[in-house]
Amino acid sequence: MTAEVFYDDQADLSLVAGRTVAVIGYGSQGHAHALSLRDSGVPVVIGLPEGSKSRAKAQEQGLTVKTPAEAAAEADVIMILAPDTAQRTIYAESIAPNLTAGKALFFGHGFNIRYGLIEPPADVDVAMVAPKGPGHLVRRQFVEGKGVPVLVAVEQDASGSAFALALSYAKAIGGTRAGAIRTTFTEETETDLFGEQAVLCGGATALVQTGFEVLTEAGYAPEVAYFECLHELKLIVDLMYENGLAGMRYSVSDTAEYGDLTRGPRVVDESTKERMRQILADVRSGEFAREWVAEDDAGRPNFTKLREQAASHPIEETGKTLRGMMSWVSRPLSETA
Ligand SMILES: NC(=O)C1=CN([C@@H]2O[C@H](COP(=O)(O)OP(=O)(O)OC[C@H]3O[C@@H](n4cnc5c(N)ncnc54)[C@H](OP(=O)(O)O)[C@@H]3O)[C@@H](O)[C@H]2O)C=CC1
Ligand SMILES: CC[C@](O)(C(C)=O)C(=O)O
Ligand SMILES: [Mg+2]
Ligand SMILES: [Mg+2]
Repeated sequence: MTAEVFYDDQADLSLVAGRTVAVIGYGSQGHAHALSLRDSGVPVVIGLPEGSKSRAKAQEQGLTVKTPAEAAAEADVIMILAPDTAQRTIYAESIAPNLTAGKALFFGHGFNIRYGLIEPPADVDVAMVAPKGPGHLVRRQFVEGKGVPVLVAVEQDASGSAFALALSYAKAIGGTRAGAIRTTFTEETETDLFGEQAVLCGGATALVQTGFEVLTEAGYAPEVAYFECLHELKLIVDLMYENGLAGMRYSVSDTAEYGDLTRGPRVVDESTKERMRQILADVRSGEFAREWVAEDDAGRPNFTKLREQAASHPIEETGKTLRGMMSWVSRPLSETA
């Protein structure tokens, strides 16, 4: 079934511009939403705890910063853009007491609603505006007069106009310039988790790292292995991004294309697909969410260990040296205010 897509001319900016929006959190997504809302004429207040590292940055960028409870009390629309694992506590302590009838609770990802970690009262709108890209790109595109596509969903429509309000918010951050795709909290959450685990983050890094190990263990130079397995991946992904898989195959040599078509399915075969299905099953059953919430509650011991192990893999040392030789690779995405 094809999704419905909405553009600028179908969204009414005045709906959100007539309300105060509290943006809770000022990280990757938070800074992008807050600055673009402000630039679109929407009254914005940032909610951050007293000791937050992000406070100074938001203030330097001319925004009003209050505690999450004060911001939630003042706002008509409350957008939670703090880490997913922190959201249920922020909600219970700072938002719920200030979430009076007629307000709207917004999310940038459906995790806490999909898994029942936050249960808003029936008399508020609950909606999602989730850009399909990192926050720094969302902001950069907005500043350039463009936008990153967004997913828009309504979980609870107390006012009868929750979708129109979500579209209005999407317009204010540039999302309807590129296209706002209507979805549900369930579809967004399950596909987002599956995508980042099996393909985008987990699948891609495992493929890159394993390829690097196979080449270096066979005696090839780590620098050459790095170029082949990591650096050139961007060039190939850019071709896929611009013209699909067929477009990429059109650009590479026939030798590469024959190797791709005959060897690729040996690397990712039916058994890989079966394990991907299991990853999806864990997302859909809530097993992954239970594991991640428990890991976070325990102080993230396994996550910290795995993060350290991954950061000390030889591919990182090789990459650091090689990236230092390539001036064009070092334009940090954080320079987007
Ligand atoms: N990263 C991305 O591009 C994408 C993220 N999303 C979703 O957007 C949401 C935000 O993610 P992301 O932007 O990556 O988050 P980040 O980790 O980049 O930023 C988190 C922000 O929340 C603040 N924060 C931490 N604890 C609290 C608290 N108790 N109360 C208020 N603020 C707090 C942090 O402040 P401090 O500086 O003090 O730590 C920081 O400003 C998530 O739901 C995520 O799934 C969706 C699409 C893409
Ligand atoms: C791919 C990772 C992501 O889902 C994203 C940037 O969309 C995330 O959770 O950060
Ligand atoms: Mg995502
Ligand atoms: Mg995600």
